[in-house]
Amino acid sequence: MEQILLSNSSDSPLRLALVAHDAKKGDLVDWVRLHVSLLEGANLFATGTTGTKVQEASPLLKLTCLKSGPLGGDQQLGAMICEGKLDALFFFIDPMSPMPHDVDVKALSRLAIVYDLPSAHSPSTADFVLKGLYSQLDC
Ligand SMILES: O=C(CO)COP(=O)(O)O
Repeated sequence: MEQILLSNSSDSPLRLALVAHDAKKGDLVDWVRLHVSLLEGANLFATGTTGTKVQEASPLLKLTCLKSGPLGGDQQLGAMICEGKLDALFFFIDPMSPMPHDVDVKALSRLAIVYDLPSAHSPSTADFVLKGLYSQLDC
Protein backbone atom coordinates (compact mmCIF):
# COMPACT_ATOMS: atom_id res chain seq x y z
CA MET A 1 0.00 0.00 0.00
CA GLU A 2 1.37 3.39 -1.00
CA GLN A 3 2.27 5.78 1.83
CA ILE A 4 -0.04 8.81 2.09
CA LEU A 5 1.88 11.93 1.08
CA LEU A 6 1.25 14.78 3.47
CA SER A 7 1.87 18.31 2.24
CA ASN A 8 5.35 18.92 0.81
CA SER A 9 7.35 18.39 3.98
CA SER A 10 6.71 17.96 7.68
CA ASP A 11 7.32 21.73 8.07
CA SER A 12 4.50 22.80 5.76
CA PRO A 13 1.03 23.15 7.18
CA LEU A 14 -1.58 20.55 6.29
CA ARG A 15 -3.90 21.57 3.48
CA LEU A 16 -7.42 20.62 4.45
CA ALA A 17 -10.72 21.09 2.61
CA LEU A 18 -13.94 21.76 4.53
CA VAL A 19 -17.36 21.38 2.89
CA ALA A 20 -20.83 20.84 4.33
CA HIS A 21 -24.32 20.78 2.92
CA ASP A 22 -26.79 23.16 4.56
CA ALA A 23 -28.27 20.57 6.97
CA LYS A 24 -24.75 19.59 8.07
CA LYS A 25 -23.10 23.01 8.34
CA GLY A 26 -23.85 23.20 12.07
CA ASP A 27 -22.17 19.81 12.60
CA LEU A 28 -19.07 20.96 10.72
CA VAL A 29 -18.89 24.28 12.59
CA ASP A 30 -19.15 22.37 15.91
CA TRP A 31 -16.49 19.88 14.77
CA VAL A 32 -14.14 22.69 13.77
CA ARG A 33 -14.65 24.42 17.14
CA LEU A 34 -13.81 21.14 18.90
CA HIS A 35 -10.54 20.80 16.99
CA VAL A 36 -9.68 24.46 16.57
CA SER A 37 -6.27 24.19 18.23
CA LEU A 38 -5.12 21.59 15.68
CA LEU A 39 -6.82 23.33 12.76
CA GLU A 40 -5.19 26.68 13.54
CA GLY A 41 -1.94 25.21 12.23
CA ALA A 42 -3.47 24.14 8.92
CA ASN A 43 -4.21 25.89 5.64
CA LEU A 44 -7.95 25.45 5.19
CA PHE A 45 -9.94 25.67 1.96
CA ALA A 46 -13.73 25.68 1.93
CA THR A 47 -16.64 26.13 -0.41
CA GLY A 48 -18.17 29.61 -0.09
CA THR A 49 -21.03 29.30 2.36
CA THR A 50 -19.35 26.66 4.48
CA GLY A 51 -16.20 28.75 4.69
CA THR A 52 -18.09 31.89 5.69
CA LYS A 53 -19.83 30.07 8.54
CA VAL A 54 -16.63 28.37 9.75
CA GLN A 55 -14.71 31.66 9.65
CA GLU A 56 -17.44 33.49 11.59
CA ALA A 57 -17.34 30.84 14.31
CA SER A 58 -13.54 30.48 14.38
CA PRO A 59 -12.01 33.76 13.12
CA LEU A 60 -8.36 32.83 13.80
CA LEU A 61 -8.28 30.01 11.23
CA LYS A 62 -6.31 30.46 7.99
CA LEU A 63 -9.14 29.79 5.57
CA THR A 64 -9.53 30.41 1.85
CA CYS A 65 -13.15 30.62 0.68
CA LEU A 66 -13.73 29.28 -2.82
CA LYS A 67 -16.96 29.59 -4.86
CA SER A 68 -20.13 28.24 -3.31
CA GLY A 69 -20.42 24.48 -3.92
CA PRO A 70 -23.29 24.61 -6.45
CA LEU A 71 -21.55 27.48 -8.30
CA GLY A 72 -18.31 25.59 -8.89
CA GLY A 73 -16.71 25.35 -5.43
CA ASP A 74 -16.96 21.55 -5.38
CA GLN A 75 -15.21 21.47 -8.74
CA GLN A 76 -12.50 23.88 -7.57
CA LEU A 77 -11.75 21.47 -4.71
CA GLY A 78 -11.81 18.57 -7.18
CA ALA A 79 -9.18 20.36 -9.27
CA MET A 80 -7.04 20.86 -6.16
CA ILE A 81 -7.24 17.12 -5.46
CA CYS A 82 -6.10 16.32 -9.04
CA GLU A 83 -3.21 18.74 -8.67
CA GLY A 84 -2.04 17.26 -5.36
CA LYS A 85 -2.87 20.44 -3.46
CA LEU A 86 -4.91 18.89 -0.63
CA ASP A 87 -3.99 16.50 2.19
CA ALA A 88 -7.56 15.65 3.25
CA LEU A 89 -11.20 16.34 2.52
CA PHE A 90 -13.82 16.83 5.23
CA PHE A 91 -17.11 16.74 3.34
CA PHE A 92 -20.21 16.53 5.53
CA ILE A 93 -22.80 15.36 2.99
CA ASP A 94 -26.54 15.54 3.65
CA PRO A 95 -27.79 12.06 2.70
CA MET A 96 -31.48 13.00 3.13
CA SER A 97 -31.95 15.82 0.62
CA PRO A 98 -31.81 15.89 -3.16
CA MET A 99 -29.18 18.33 -4.45
CA PRO A 100 -29.43 20.30 -7.70
CA HIS A 101 -25.65 19.93 -8.04
CA ASP A 102 -25.57 16.21 -7.27
CA VAL A 103 -23.16 15.64 -10.16
CA ASP A 104 -20.62 17.97 -8.51
CA VAL A 105 -21.06 16.25 -5.14
CA LYS A 106 -20.43 12.87 -6.76
CA ALA A 107 -17.48 14.21 -8.76
CA LEU A 108 -15.79 15.61 -5.65
CA SER A 109 -16.31 12.40 -3.66
CA ARG A 110 -15.18 10.33 -6.64
CA LEU A 111 -11.93 12.27 -7.12
CA ALA A 112 -11.11 11.86 -3.43
CA ILE A 113 -11.38 8.09 -3.99
CA VAL A 114 -9.50 8.15 -7.32
CA TYR A 115 -6.55 9.95 -5.69
CA ASP A 116 -6.83 8.01 -2.40
CA LEU A 117 -7.19 11.27 -0.49
CA PRO A 118 -8.04 10.78 3.21
CA SER A 119 -11.70 11.82 3.44
CA ALA A 120 -14.39 12.02 6.07
CA HIS A 121 -18.12 12.49 5.73
CA SER A 122 -19.22 12.71 9.36
CA PRO A 123 -17.86 13.98 12.70
CA SER A 124 -16.71 10.56 13.97
CA THR A 125 -14.77 9.73 10.80
CA ALA A 126 -13.43 13.29 10.70
CA ASP A 127 -11.98 12.75 14.20
CA PHE A 128 -10.11 9.67 12.98
CA VAL A 129 -8.81 11.31 9.81
CA LEU A 130 -7.59 14.44 11.61
CA LYS A 131 -5.90 12.48 14.38
CA GLY A 132 -4.36 10.12 11.80
CA LEU A 133 -2.95 13.02 9.80
CA TYR A 134 -1.36 14.66 12.82
CA SER A 135 -0.01 11.38 14.16
CA GLN A 136 1.76 10.83 10.80
CA LEU A 137 3.31 14.28 11.08
CA ASP A 138 4.55 13.50 14.59
CA CYS A 139 6.43 10.39 13.38
O1 LIG B 1 -22.93 22.49 -1.77
C1 LIG B 1 -21.91 22.28 -1.18
C2 LIG B 1 -21.17 21.05 -1.39
O2 LIG B 1 -21.72 20.21 -2.37
C3 LIG B 1 -21.38 23.27 -0.22
O3 LIG B 1 -21.37 24.55 -0.76
P1 LIG B 1 -21.48 25.81 0.17
O4 LIG B 1 -20.42 25.68 1.21
O5 LIG B 1 -21.26 26.99 -0.71
O6 LIG B 1 -22.87 25.75 0.76
